[in-house]
Amino acid sequence: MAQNVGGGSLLIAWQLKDKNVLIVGGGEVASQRIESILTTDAHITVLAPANGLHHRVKEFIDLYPTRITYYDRRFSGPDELRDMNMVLTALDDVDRSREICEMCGKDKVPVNAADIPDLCDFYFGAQIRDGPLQIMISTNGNGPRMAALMKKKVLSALSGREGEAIEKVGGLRARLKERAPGVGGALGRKRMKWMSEVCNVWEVEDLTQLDDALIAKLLDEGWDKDCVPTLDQLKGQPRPRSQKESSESYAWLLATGSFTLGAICATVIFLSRPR
Ligand SMILES: C[C@@]1(CC(=O)O)C2=NC(=C\c3[nH]c(c(CCC(=O)O)c3CC(=O)O)Cc3[nH]c(c(CC(=O)O)c3CCC(=O)O)/C=C3\N/C(=C\2)[C@@H](CCC(=O)O)[C@]3(C)CC(=O)O)/[C@H]1CCC(=O)O
Ligand SMILES: NC(=O)c1ccc[n+]([C@@H]2O[C@H](COP(=O)([O-])OP(=O)(O)OC[C@H]3O[C@@H](n4cnc5c(N)ncnc54)[C@H](O)[C@@H]3O)[C@@H](O)[C@H]2O)c1
Repeated sequence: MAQNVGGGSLLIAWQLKDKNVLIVGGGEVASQRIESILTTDAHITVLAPANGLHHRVKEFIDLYPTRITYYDRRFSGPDELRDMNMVLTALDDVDRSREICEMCGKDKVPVNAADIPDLCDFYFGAQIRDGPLQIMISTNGNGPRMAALMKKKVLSALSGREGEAIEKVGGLRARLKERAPGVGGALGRKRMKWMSEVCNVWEVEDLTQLDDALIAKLLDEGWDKDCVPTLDQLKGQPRPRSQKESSESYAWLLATGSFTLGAICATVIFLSRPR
């Protein structure tokens, strides 16, 4: 059991596809919020006077007219919250932000007020995105700049190929579920064990090579035969020997060599003995 229970927040991958997100404000922070929400395939409504629009907000509105509905006006009142699944305020007006958050509280609509932690139902974090790979770094309100710096550290540990590898793993999992369908039970356990083993054994770079043909081969030669072949084995190439294996076979050679030499000497001695 963890020693320090509590004091954190829930890190979740919130599914917003086809949901309605209201962004109030059109400055730099609003532009960052729009960018984050666009990745989720939600429908975005932006409320902000045209004369204060950041150039990136304008660009997003022009580029994605079917995804973003823009109104050139200020937030007018509780009616704006109707049908909203999430509200984000990014205003240069703390009092108005507070009022909007109170309205959201009454209507039970989750709300984030940029840089006003006590008004937020949830915080944003520093993000790393590479296809389906999503990493969020949060300091839970303690030091946003530190979150941005930690992001650099995490980025330096990644090769940049993980997103593609994970996409291919997603394809393999889907094909495996077609071949061995059903939820839970013994088959489910076997499927999970086999998938975990593939991810454990295959390098990220190898996983990126999983095209349709290779996936079919891996399922035929691996899943169907209850084993996990390596990429080299699937391609019919002898696996390059590890250092450990090389030194093991060297020791074996030495042992059999000495044995043979010993046997020859014994034979010579036996044959040359005086009769
Ligand atoms: C991570 C990131 C995501 C994003 O906004 O998308 C984010 N802030 C970022 C940058 C940043 N913000 C600020 C600085 C100046 C340096 C500094 O203060 O450290 C820098 C640094 C910079 O610009 O590099 C000022 C600031 N921020 C908050 C306050 C109010 C307060 O603390 O009271 C003040 C004014 C403090 C004051 O007046 O002194 C509050 C919040 N900012 C959060 C998120 C949430 C907590 C996240 C967490 O703890 O992890 C939270 C609680 C609410 C929210 O906004 O959701 C993004 C980096 C993304 C990236 O670069 O990748
Ligand atoms: N930009 C940053 O990097 C940064 C960093 C730290 C903190 N902040 C804080 O985050 C908040 C937003 O920052 P910003 O840079 O995006 O501000 P900004 O001044 O560039 O933009 C504010 C936007 O809110 C709009 N607005 C004001 N009242 C409104 C209303 N009632 N209805 C609709 N729209 C309204 C303005 O027209 C403008 O588009 C501010 O409180 C700021 O202090 C920003």
